[in-house]
Amino acid sequence: MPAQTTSLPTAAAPEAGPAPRTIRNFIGGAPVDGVAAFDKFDPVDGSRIAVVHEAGAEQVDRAVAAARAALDGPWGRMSVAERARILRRVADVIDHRAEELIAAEVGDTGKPEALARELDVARAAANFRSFADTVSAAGLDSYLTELPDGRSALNYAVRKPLGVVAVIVPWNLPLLLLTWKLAPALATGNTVVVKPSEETPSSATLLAEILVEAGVPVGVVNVVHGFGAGSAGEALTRHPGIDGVTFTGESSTGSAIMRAVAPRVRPVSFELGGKNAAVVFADADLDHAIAGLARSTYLNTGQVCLCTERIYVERSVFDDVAAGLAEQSRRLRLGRPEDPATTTGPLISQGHREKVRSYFELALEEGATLLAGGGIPTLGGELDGGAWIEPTLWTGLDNSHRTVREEIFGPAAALIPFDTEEEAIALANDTDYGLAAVTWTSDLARGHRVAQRMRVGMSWVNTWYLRDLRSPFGGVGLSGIGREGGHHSLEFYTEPTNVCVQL
Ligand SMILES: O=C(O)C(=O)/C=C/C=C/O
Repeated sequence: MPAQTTSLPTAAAPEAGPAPRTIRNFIGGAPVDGVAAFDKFDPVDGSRIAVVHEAGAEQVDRAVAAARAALDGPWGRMSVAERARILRRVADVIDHRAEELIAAEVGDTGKPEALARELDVARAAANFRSFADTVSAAGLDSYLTELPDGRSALNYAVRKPLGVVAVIVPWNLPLLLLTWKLAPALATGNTVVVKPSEETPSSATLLAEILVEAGVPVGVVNVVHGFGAGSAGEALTRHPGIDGVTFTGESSTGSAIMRAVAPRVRPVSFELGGKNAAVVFADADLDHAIAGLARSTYLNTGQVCLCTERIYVERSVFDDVAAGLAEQSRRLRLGRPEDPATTTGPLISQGHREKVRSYFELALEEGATLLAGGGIPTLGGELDGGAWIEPTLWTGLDNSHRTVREEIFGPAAALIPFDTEEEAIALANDTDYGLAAVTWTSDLARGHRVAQRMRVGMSWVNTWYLRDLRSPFGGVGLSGIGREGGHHSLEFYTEPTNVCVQL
């Protein structure tokens, strides 16, 4: 069911289950009504769980003004040590209020509670602690300059906040990705206006309250809800008061944001789509590789930008890997988030399910052989109103097919055989994207060699989505611009001024 944009919410019509919550914008430390409202549906059963206030140009303008005022206030003059202390307190409050954040994330996405606990909310606290450390340890770029003519000088660069930053985040890992951007932005003294996805308004709104509770001055973080084009997202990226945009999401939206900021030549940091490859060599520990492939293909119902959608397997072990992975996909348990037996939740919405299902049809039209899944499951009861889809695998496709070239962003992958290392690398790099790759082999010299030749930002060997928050994270080609993580984030969120003093 598409989100309904209606006039401002009145008393909700009587309906089964608890009355929908109302979610407002958060500007200058206070809840603010929008110009319209849209419905948020539970992906588990299709029930309406919230009515969300859509920010119009006026609310976006107020949010940018609040952020600018905060930048010119105590926050802009605060020491690094004080900001790092506040970030650490944010992490502590996140830990303390973890159950509320888990409930918010699970309510909006339908993901298993264990996943929200172990990944989304755990990483939110870790992100704040990591950037409190990074900003505290950051030194200055400085040189003692000695010229041939005998003059000497001291060169040093001070880093100042970029300013008011637009933070636009997606619906797949809402809190993880919001805090991955918010932590370094705040660590470096910026103020922000956040536009969460219309599919996942809850955790961002709760986080805004947590930040104030932890001591972040009001106005430093503002949250406006709505859609992209023609809504809050476009109003925000076009706003003359925005000094930069950080965005994670679809590549086509990244292009639209670049066009929006182009007239004012504002910097962008983009982590975009992917069509990520895994390469399995015959000498790999196949049990380990198959388990790893199941995780990289199906984690978060395949709704992670790093998920594998292309699996290249050395021909001599192709049938073993195909059979093993098909068995792993059949073992997945689709079900309610609170059920400990559940491994896999629904897709985020009926609309997204239609997109993923259209690729299931396309794959068969392109000549695929279905190895597992391929349809809409019947789970019974209220769950049949949810956005459920079967974990799926295909063989019989190749790099010429759209199913193998276009991002599906669901629990589905194509298995394709190869014969030589050179061929495997060429197949993996034959894409317009370039985000992540995984190489499975017991020959570590080959692991390093192949991983380095992958045209991606992140190249894993014998593991997937193992993260060091200090390492560079991002992609090439349609997968994005810039890197996040450690000092890479500090470089985006600050502007250096180099001072040269003759001695
Ligand atoms: O793990 C991270 O730091 C991260 O940014 C993950 C991004 C996933 C996008 O879908």
